[in-house]
Parts: sequence; structure tokens; C-alpha cells
Amino acid sequence: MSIEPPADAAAPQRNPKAPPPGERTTSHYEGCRGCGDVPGSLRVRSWVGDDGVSVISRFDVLEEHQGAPGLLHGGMLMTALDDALGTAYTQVTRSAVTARLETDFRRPVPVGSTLWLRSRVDALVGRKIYVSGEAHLGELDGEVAGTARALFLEVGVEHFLRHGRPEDLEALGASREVIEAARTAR
Ligand SMILES: CCCCCCCCCCCC(=O)SCCNC(=O)CCNC(=O)[C@H](O)C(C)(C)COP(=O)(O)OP(=O)(O)OC[C@H]1O[C@@H](n2cnc3c(N)ncnc32)[C@H](O)[C@@H]1OP(=O)(O)O
Repeated sequence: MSIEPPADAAAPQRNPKAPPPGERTTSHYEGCRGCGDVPGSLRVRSWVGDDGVSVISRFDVLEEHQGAPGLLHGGMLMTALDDALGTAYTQVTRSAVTARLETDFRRPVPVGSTLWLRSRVDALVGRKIYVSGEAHLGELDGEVAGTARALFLEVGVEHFLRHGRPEDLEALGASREVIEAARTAR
């Protein structure tokens, strides 16, 4: 299935409720292994870019992220890119999940390096959010280590109620009534 946005797609507009340029974005979910502050998380941190739509993210590559000796695991890079792209869409629209993620691995990434990722929404068509990003070695205009394009699809809280574990919804601030309703519906 294609993730090429239609040529006539409207340019994405910044959500007026999104944080301003330069501000740190909040983790989209505290339990997230991409950006949450929990054991096993890649601890990707993101800030709103100067244009108010793109997002800059930082990923420090540690021992536990290795795939080949001394080098970052490709799946970890995909996780970081998924997370960064999944943060970029929050500048434009409400919750969404990754339907497709395409990644090109351009350079090996040594343990001990820092990756700086830049991501943005390219187009918004109905529920479809077309997002892309790059991971740069060492600095924001450093060598490109990987690139990604993704299609996210907007979903409502019912997606998480239907497919997730109701007890985890407490972390999202869902009320006891909502959680009980989710338990009953399963
Ligand atoms: C509370 C706050 C928490 C906020 C939490 C935020 C989470 C972000 C976390 C970081 C990112 C993640 O890890 S997210 C986790 C990983 N992803 C997932 O678990 C998603 C699993 N997949 C799904 O649940 C489903 O497949 C969906 C929701 C993605 C799509 O299902 P659907 O809603 O029924 O939509 P569907 O009818 O299939 O497709 C709608 C349109 O999109 C197109 N489409 C669908 N999939 C694809 C695809 N892979 N590639 C191309 N196109 C596609 C279809 O052709 C169709 O086009 P047309 O016919 O209309 O033209």
C-alpha cells in the first residue's frame, strides 16, 4: 500500500493548543518505551522546532541499544524514528497510531553517539497523517544515519479502550467509569 501523500493534499496547520517553538514536548504516554521515563525506554526527548510544526528529538545511543558489536540495532533506530514521527504529528492533530513505517539505514551508528532527529508532518488527508524524518549523527546538521516515512492513522480513545488493557488507561487519566466500561466491553 502506498504512503505517498496525494499531490493536492493541504499543507498541515499547527494545532493552536500545541506547545510553542523551542518547548519540550510531553511524552505521548508515560509507559512508552520510546519516550517514557521508564526502565527499558530509549528515552527519546523532543522539542518543538522553530517553525512550530516540525519536531527535534534527541536519542543517546547506549550499550543496551547495540545490535552488531559497538553499533546501534536497526530496530532501535526504527523505534526512535517511530517515536519522533509520532511526536511530530501531535503538533498538528490528535492521537494516531503507526500504520506503516519505512526506514532507510544510511550509516552505522556507534554506541556512545547522539542522534538528532528532525521530523515533520508532510500532509494531512482525512484520518491519514503523512510524516517523515531524518536521524543525524552528532548534531542537527550532522551526517544522515537514517531516514523514515510513515503513515499514521488518527484513532480515538476507543482504540486504546478496545485493544489495550483497561488498567493502563489509568495512566492516561481515564475515569474509573471509563475503565469499567472498557472491562465490560472486552
Ligand atoms: C489516548 C492517547 C494515547 C496516544 C498514544 C499515541 C501512540 C503513538 C506511539 C508511537 C507509535 C506507535 O508505536 S503506534 C503502535 C503500532 N501501531 C499499531 O499498533 C497499529 C495497528 N494497526 C491498526 O490498529 C489498524 O490497522 C489501523 C488503526 C492503523 C488502521 O485500521 P482502520 O482504522 O480500520 O483503518 P483502515 O480502514 O484499515 O484504513 C484506513 C485507510 O488507511 C489506509 N491504510 C491502512 N493501513 C495502511 C498501510 N499500512 N499502508 C498504507 N495505507 C494504509 C487504508 O488503505 C485506508 O485507505 P482509504 O481506503 O481510506 O484510502
